[in-house]
Formats: sequence, structure tokens, C-alpha cells
Amino acid sequence: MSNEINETDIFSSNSSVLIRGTLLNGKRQDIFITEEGNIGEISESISGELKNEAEFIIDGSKTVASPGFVNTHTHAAMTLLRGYADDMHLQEWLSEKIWPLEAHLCGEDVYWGTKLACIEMIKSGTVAFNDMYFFMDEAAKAVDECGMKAVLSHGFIDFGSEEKRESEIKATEKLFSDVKKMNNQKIRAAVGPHAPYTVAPEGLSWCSEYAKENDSLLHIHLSETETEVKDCVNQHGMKPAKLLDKCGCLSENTVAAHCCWLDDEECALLGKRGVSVSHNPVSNMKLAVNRAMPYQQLIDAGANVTLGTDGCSSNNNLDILEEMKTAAILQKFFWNSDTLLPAHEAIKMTTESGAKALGFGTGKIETGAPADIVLLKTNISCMTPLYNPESNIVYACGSNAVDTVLCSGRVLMYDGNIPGEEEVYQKAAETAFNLVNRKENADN
Ligand SMILES: CSC[C@H]1O[C@@H](n2cnc3c(O)ncnc32)[C@H](O)[C@@H]1O
Ligand SMILES: [Zn+2]
Repeated sequence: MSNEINETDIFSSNSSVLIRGTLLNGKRQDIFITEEGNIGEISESISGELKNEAEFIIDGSKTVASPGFVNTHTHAAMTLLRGYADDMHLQEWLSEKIWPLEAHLCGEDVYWGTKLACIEMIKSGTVAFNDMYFFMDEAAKAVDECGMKAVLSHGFIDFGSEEKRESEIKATEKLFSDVKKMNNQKIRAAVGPHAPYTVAPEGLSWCSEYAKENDSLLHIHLSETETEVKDCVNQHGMKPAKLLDKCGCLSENTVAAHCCWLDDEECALLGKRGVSVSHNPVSNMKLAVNRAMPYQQLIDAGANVTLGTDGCSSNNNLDILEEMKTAAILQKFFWNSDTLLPAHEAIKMTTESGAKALGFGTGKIETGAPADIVLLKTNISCMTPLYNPESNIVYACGSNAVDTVLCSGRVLMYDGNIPGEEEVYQKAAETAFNLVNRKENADN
């Protein structure tokens, strides 16, 4: 059988693939990927049986290979809200624009919004993400079709109401049951209490217990603004991280997004509990939260610091390359340190640390690991010259440098193409238009 590329077939799952001559850790390497989607061999030249076994051979000679990127905090279907409400104060943005529109969402909206999000994430080399939103059975269907890895949580908000809490508990339990039925190893359910200011301690305690019982992640927003920290102290007599700890919500299975306003004691607590923190610099700057996540304090305390984009209404895209650069330069600027968060650490937080946070392998390209690989073009301006690929990836490249993306061996994008993307753009645009119309009709 010929292993020449046929663009239609290469996207079919479970094919063995040989990547020829990509630049990996400074050396030209061949990478063989098994039918099971794992890295079978890495060496300077793979020939003989393995070469013949490969159903597809990808010419990597004009590429550099990176482990697939991981986005540890987003609300994928908010792609539909891109540009709907910008340049606003965070609490007004949420309560006057975003939540009133989200009240009209339906499952089909979340399906098309998530499909659009998956395409956008793959385009910048993302293979796995951590999502919190509504109608998550529809999000799961979209992720399954796109072939990415995801941890999905129903955004749990009770505003202190017992009745609301009961319905959020049911929605969470339903998501766990739906995901289990899918039997897709790349998709996991998680518990998603939105934030300490939208979920009462009773709700937080239920969430932590349920996550423990189901050995799942707990995904939450934490200390994004100074106001929410002050309100928490006034209402509960302690800062939000302490409150979460009291409710059992801080552990190695926790992903806490933002964490901009943590003090030193809270950083130490998160480190002690082994929490993963998701840094979301673009969203934080756009919503002017006025403090950058204390990166070095969290690292020194032993927390697992990772990277996320947040949703498309506060970012307004899901481009993880842009996020890496923003993280590296925001940390330097805010903390007045030109050596803080160097390029290799930005890559580490987006690969190894992200994979660790979500429980998706090592985030490294190594024999035996799942083949989560991004090939970036080297015959492009942002990669020229190429003294240090990590520097170019973080500081110079846009997503136009991303050529090919594999997730557990399945090719999600090849030569810049993702199958079916045009239909998704059209459907997502129609869906967004209908959502806003539905709201306006209901308002009038
Ligand atoms: C209950 S599902 C998730 C919920 O979070 C909202 N959201 C989006 N971005 C942010 C942010 O920066 N801070 C707080 N909440 C945010 C989203 O609109 C959903 O309602
Ligand atoms: Zn968020």
C-alpha cells in the first residue's frame, strides 16, 4: 500500500503515521505513531518495517515539533458571544449583557459554538482544554466529533438558593452520566462551581464531595477581582481561597482560574494543596482586573501553574500562542522583572503543566506517550532565523505558523486544513444571529 498523503484519509482516526525529519529538541528526528495513537519510536532515521507499516508519511523537514498545547480554562461555546459586549466593567459585563443573553441559550447553540471553538483552538495547536458552560452534553458531542481532548463541567451557580442548587446538582450528575455513556477516553466530566461569589458554601461542599467520589477535577474561578475578595471577607469573614479550603475545594484535582488577587498566604495554601492554577492574561487585561496573577509566588509555593484563554467574550479568541506571549510579557511588565516567565517556562505551562492539570499524560513528546504533537512551519517569517524555537513560538509566531496537529495520533489539522471548517463558520454565524434575535424578541 502507498503511504503517500491522501488528504481525505489522513483525518480518519486510528492510522499509523510517520513524521519524517522534524526538528525536535534541536535535532532532526523521525517520529513513528502507532495505530493506537501513541509514540512508538523517535529516532534520527526510521526505516525498514516501521516505515513500511506507516499508513501515512508526513514530511516534517520544514517543521519544528512541539508537544500539543493545553488550554486549562475556557467557556468554549462563548465563541457565539464574540464581540457581543466589549469594553465594559466586569460585573456589569456579566450581569447586564452576558448572563441575560446566556439565559436564552439552547443545546444547539452550545453544539455549534463549541464546534467553532474546537476549530479555533486546533488552529493554534491546542489539543486539550478545560471547559465550563451549559448544555455540556452538546459540547461533548462537538468535542467527540473534532477529536480533541477535553474536561467538561456544567457551570454550577446557585446564588444561595436551595432550589437552584438542586437543579445544578441534577445537571452535574446528568453530565457525568452522559460522558460515561460516550465511552471516549479523551473526554472527561468534571465538577464546575462557577466561583465563591456565585455558589454558597453548601453548594461548594457538595461540589467537592462529588468530585472526590467520582475522582474528577473541580474547575472554578478564583479571586479574579479585588471586589470579589473584599465581598468574600465581608460576607464570610475570610478570603476566597480560605473559604474554598474550608469547603474541601482545594486539592490536586482542582483547577482554579485567574487567581489574580491571591495574597502570599493564599499562594502558599494553593501550593500546599497541590492546586493547578490557570493564568488567563488576555482576559485579565481586557477586563482590567488591575493585578497580574502572582506567577513566581505560586511557582515557589509549589502550585502547578498553567495557561488558559477564558471565553471568547473576554479575550476575544482562543489563540493559545497569543496567550503564551501575553503571559510572558504581562508578568514581566506587571511585576517589573525582565527575567520573569521566560519562553521555556511559557511553553512548559502550556504543555507539561497543562497536561498534568487535566490528567492527559506528560505533555512531552516521548516514546510511549500519546501522540499529542504540533508541527509548526519553519519556512515562514516568524521562524526565521531559528536560533531558539521556543523563543520563536512564544514571542514571534501567530497561528499561521501551525501546520499540522495530532491528538492521540489522530490528525486534526493537516497543512493548515481542518475538514468541514467552512460549514462550521456558517452554522455558528447563523446560530449566533438566531440567539440574539431570540433574546430581542423575548425582551420586546
Ligand atoms: C456558569 S458557566 C460559566 C460562566 O462564566 C461566565 N464567565 C465568562 N468569563 C468569566 C469571567 O472572566 N469571570 C467570571 N465569569 C465568567 C460565563 O459567561 C458563564 O456564565
Ligand atoms: Zn472564565
